[in-house]
Amino acid sequence: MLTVNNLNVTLDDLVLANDMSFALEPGKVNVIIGPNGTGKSTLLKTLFGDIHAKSGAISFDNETLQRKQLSRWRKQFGYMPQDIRLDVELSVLEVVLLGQLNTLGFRLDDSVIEEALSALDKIGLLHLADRQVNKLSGGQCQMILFAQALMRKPKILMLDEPVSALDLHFQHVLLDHLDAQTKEQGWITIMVLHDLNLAAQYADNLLVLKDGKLVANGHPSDILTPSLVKNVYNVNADITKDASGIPFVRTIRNIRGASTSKTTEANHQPKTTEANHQPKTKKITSIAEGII
Ligand SMILES: Nc1ncnc2c1ncn2[C@@H]1O[C@H](COP(=O)(O)OP(=O)(O)OP(=O)(O)O)[C@@H](O)[C@H]1O
Repeated sequence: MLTVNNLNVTLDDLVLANDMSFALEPGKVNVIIGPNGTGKSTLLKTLFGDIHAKSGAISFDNETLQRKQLSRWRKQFGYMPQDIRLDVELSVLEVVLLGQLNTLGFRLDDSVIEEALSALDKIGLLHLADRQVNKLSGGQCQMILFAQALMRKPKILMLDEPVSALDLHFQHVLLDHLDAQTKEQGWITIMVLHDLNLAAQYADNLLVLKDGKLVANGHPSDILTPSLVKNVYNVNADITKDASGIPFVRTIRNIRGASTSKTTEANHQPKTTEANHQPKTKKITSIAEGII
């Protein structure tokens, strides 16, 4: 079990985690959703120990995250960050093998190479094994980094927008594989997604963030409602459920010039996070007004 208790994270003057508490179970896919700039990546980086919390505790199986034991803490993680550029002169196979960096020796075991090739095969990319990664497309790089994260055999696997560059086919290849492996291996999987319908289909548990606060936490069919979507994104939505109870979100566009547009803009100012930047904006506006 990964537990987060009363977590507070502040960067510069932005409050990115505000008294956040939750517990994540093994064998479950946890999906984090929320508006841009609300602190989703920051939360992953804090769990990984890259960003230090102002207060609160993060624990996994009786071990608590501490600055002086970071390398031991991180060995439990597989982490696929948002940045998918692979600007190195390595082959696809070599990049996937780097997932096992902790265990690699001077001589590579055939079994490790077999494992890396099999990881590529399972996601349909074996034919790329010898290609240079700096010549791949963005989507191909994203899939290769996914194969690398799996090679680590993590206890906790974190993925930051892992399907952002993928076509429909590979979105489902990655997420189906992730779901199956999470359940088979008993991993705690945590991923950030922006697509609410993918989140609804794949999340065993959905964590909804807004302005550094956890505003909802539970199974998508229990918590994904039109009022939640309106509250978090300021977007109107119809939500229906399929035969197995999975919610389907259909967003509704604003009609240009409709009376809601002013309210929409006003409501879309995040209160706790970006609100801290408002004085500078106001200052610039008043300088501009003075010039005009
Ligand atoms: N190291 C840092 N120092 C100061 N501010 C930071 C730092 N890292 C991130 N921020 C700011 O914190 C806020 C939240 O960033 P974060 O990347 O966590 O958002 P996010 O919810 O993942 O957004 P997105 O959906 O756009 O990827 C942003 O305003 C960002 O500029």
